[in-house]
Amino acid sequence: MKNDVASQLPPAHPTVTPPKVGVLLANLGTPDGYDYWSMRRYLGEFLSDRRVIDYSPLLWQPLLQLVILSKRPFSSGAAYKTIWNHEANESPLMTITKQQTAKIKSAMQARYGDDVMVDYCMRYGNPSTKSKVQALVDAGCRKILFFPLYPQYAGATSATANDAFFSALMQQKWQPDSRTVSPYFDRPSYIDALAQSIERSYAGMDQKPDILVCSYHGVPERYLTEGDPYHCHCQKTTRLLKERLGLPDTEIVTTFQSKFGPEEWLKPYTVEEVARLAEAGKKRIAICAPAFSADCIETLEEINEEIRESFEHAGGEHFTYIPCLNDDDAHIAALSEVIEENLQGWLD
Ligand SMILES: C=CC1=C(C)c2cc3[nH]c(cc4nc(cc5[nH]c(cc1n2)c(C)c5CCC(=O)O)C(CCC(=O)O)=C4C)c(C)c3C=C
Ligand SMILES: [Fe+2]
Ligand SMILES: [Fe+2]
Repeated sequence: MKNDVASQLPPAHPTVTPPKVGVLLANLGTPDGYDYWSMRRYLGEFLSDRRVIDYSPLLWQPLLQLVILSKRPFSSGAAYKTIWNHEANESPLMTITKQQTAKIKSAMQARYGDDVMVDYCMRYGNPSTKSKVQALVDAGCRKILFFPLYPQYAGATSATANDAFFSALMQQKWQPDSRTVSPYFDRPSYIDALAQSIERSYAGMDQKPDILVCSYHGVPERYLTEGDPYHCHCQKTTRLLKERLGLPDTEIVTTFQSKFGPEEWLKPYTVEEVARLAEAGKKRIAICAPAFSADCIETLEEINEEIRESFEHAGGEHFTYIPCLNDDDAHIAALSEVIEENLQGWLD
């Protein structure tokens, strides 16, 4: 008579695989294409998120579905077309997220071997958070570390990414253990990676810029008064960067970009501030975007095209856009350090 464990299982018993730990990196999301319907699907999902737009759906949905989504997919699609990675047929955000994942996977494999799986997901569009949580569970992950790739916390980014993760866990019969990663804007390794990228960029110039503009994605001002710490996290990022670079107050400024809708957003607005700087005689500026872990439409198109134009139109002469940290080795090392710290006790 057989007495091994397998023979005692009911016939429909699922296969039990050796437990693994999953690390799921999460970014905002991006359209599958720049055509009208891909853009409409993506923007529709994004702008229906009440963490992003908190108006009553009774008022907001008719305006969104009938007015905004009949126009914006065309203008946003045209902007995406100018930055699209045509070879891979995907947006830069997608390409860079894949590169970051591959490098972090190698770092984790070198540290932990095959016990850790690393993958990425998006909050909006594909690959969805739900599909990637399912894939990790199917591959045997009994513990999942969820890492929203935003250095500064915002309800509209980190919290909604976590919401999607928790919602995916709600659908699991055997829910894996889970942890989420806190914002990392004040970690010395992240600040150092930013500082190194700025120093590298400055070292290649024959004359140092008059000022470094740190341009963060904005949020409505009201979100700050209602308790969202994003503004404070951004201000502290600039202060730490200033201290690390040894810059005087006059050579660095915090600004906010990408205003959407009629409300007041965090100020100063980057597009106006760069024009003011040019008019005030700061003809040579460098601009970086510390809130973005990867270059995307908001940096490659908005900063490097619209905001550059505003500066030059106001008499500015030298505009240098310093790319996001992307898959820079110092960035990957900083993110890996955050992951290792958050995995403590799970793999020892
Ligand atoms: C980095 C942090 C981000 C915050 C904070 C944020 C808040 C926020 N965004 C919108 C509206 C839009 N954002 C759009 C694109 C976009 N936003 C972020 C990041 C943050 N957003 C990224 C990384 C991207 C780029 C995605 C890509 O594929 O490249 C867009 C869509 C683009 C467009 O149509 O122009 C909108 C719209 C709001 C309303 C908001 C806070 C409430
Ligand atoms: Fe945004
Ligand atoms: Fe603040």
